[in-house]
Amino acid sequence: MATFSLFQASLPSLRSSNPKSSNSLKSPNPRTHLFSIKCSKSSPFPPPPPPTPSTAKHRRPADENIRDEARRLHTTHNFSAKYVPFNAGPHSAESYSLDEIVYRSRSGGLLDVQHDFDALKKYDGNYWKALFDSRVGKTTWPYGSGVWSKKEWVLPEIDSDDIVSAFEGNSNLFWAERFGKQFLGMNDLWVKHCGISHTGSFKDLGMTVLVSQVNRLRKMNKPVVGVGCASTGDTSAALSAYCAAAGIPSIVFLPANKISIAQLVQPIANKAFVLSIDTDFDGCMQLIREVTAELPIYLANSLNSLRLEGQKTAAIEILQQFNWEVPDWVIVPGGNLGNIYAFYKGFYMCKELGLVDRIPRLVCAQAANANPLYLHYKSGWKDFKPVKANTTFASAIQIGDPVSIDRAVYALKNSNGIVEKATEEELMDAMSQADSTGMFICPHTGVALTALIKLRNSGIIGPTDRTVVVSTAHGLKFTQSKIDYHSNAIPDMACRFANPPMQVKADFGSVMDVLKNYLSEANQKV
Ligand SMILES: Cc1ncc(COP(=O)(O)O)c(C=O)c1O
Ligand SMILES: N[C@@H](CCOP(=O)(O)O)C(=O)O
Repeated sequence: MATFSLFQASLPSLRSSNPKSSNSLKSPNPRTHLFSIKCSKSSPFPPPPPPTPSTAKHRRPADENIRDEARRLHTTHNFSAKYVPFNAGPHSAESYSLDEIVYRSRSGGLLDVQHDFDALKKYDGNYWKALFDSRVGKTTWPYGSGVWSKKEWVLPEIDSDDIVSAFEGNSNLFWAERFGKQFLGMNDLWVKHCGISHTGSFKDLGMTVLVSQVNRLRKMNKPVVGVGCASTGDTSAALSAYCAAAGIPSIVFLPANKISIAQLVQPIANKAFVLSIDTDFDGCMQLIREVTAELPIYLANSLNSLRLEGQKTAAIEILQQFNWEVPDWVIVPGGNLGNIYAFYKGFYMCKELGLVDRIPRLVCAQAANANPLYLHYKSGWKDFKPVKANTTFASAIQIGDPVSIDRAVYALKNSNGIVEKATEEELMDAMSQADSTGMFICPHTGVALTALIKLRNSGIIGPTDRTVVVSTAHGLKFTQSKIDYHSNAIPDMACRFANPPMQVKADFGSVMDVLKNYLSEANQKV
């Protein structure tokens, strides 16, 4: 039998459920609500859902595009949002307009985008569900986006004309039937494929919001000459794509030789100014913070709370995809730790605004080689200590000093959450097992699946618990890790599920021999 040798030929050497009133969308004036598309400037009403098929408008005029159409159908409402210090008490008076360029509170703490809940609460949960549901899968600008279909809860005051969107979101919630059954004895396991997206990661959800706001600020002649980020590869890809679409200069700081080739080529192709810096992600983050304090470059990392407004829509989307039923568990891989809070906030808003009656338990999963949150959790949330992050196949979460640590702790404490960790072998095995059932996931999703396997094995997650694992990036961005694994080329790793190709001579007899062997072995396994 021929043996496998490292893919050598083909690879480069680079590496109205219970409505307040049934059947009625609670509005001070239901007639205005249902039949009027154009609201007056002073109207207190949010934009109504698009017309039902019977009243559907005709195709827009041939010389009008979808952005023009949105301009013509412009609606007004009185929803608003502002920056406030994160987790400030009810007596804090500090706040900032979203049109200000500010990333930190006066005391140096994190900020949060606070929505006017009193205004949003004028409409009941059924109203919001119907509105959001009515927008799914359409091409109406900007609501065809999974993020902007929740515009009133994201950036309510931005003009649709200023929005920079690739119709991101609305990602597949995949029923992991075979993985759940075969490896975990579970029947209600789901993978939210946030990485099957415009630039191949969940970062698109936040970046459409941030770049749209920058677009608005530039139109207001605010001093923003470009947008910058530090990145482990996905934030930079999303930033450069959205900036390129809007014609805004982007600048990305990348830790040299620490991100995948597929990730590196993304900002290069999108004409970003790419700095490859001889440090790790935490070093790049420190530098971009210093630089954005000096130059009129807008900071695009999740330290900027605008990003999380977009990312939180993935949580709302999960509820929507379950017909507004709440899953028991949601497992999210964590690095800089903005996303775990974004999920919490999305679920929290749905509960607070009456769309659902509870929130799921959250699990944040970290690579054992970069696990400051895990250590903090295990210490009983005593003093937080950043760590020096070691190399991990889950390279996008190789972060030792996460900027959103306080947000993550808050999210986990308020969702009865858990933190888990995955060794390199565990995360690579989990990724390979998932791939063997038809997925093609990234190593970070392998980290989240490892957390699931551990919690399932310990009985904390039950066999019938409805569980969602958040897949954060596309597997195609991380093919080198899969190649190494399936080549059995990783030192000190058994690579138990490796499936190397078989080298075979180009003659009928040899091919028949290996096939017969394979088929008899495969049949024995069935
Ligand atoms: C693919 C991927 N998964 C997970 C994460 C973790 O997200 P967060 O930094 O918001 O914790 C990141 C970025 O850090 C990422 O790029
Ligand atoms: N994984 C991230 C790390 C930076 O996270 P951010 O959410 O703060 O931008 C990346 O892809 O760069």
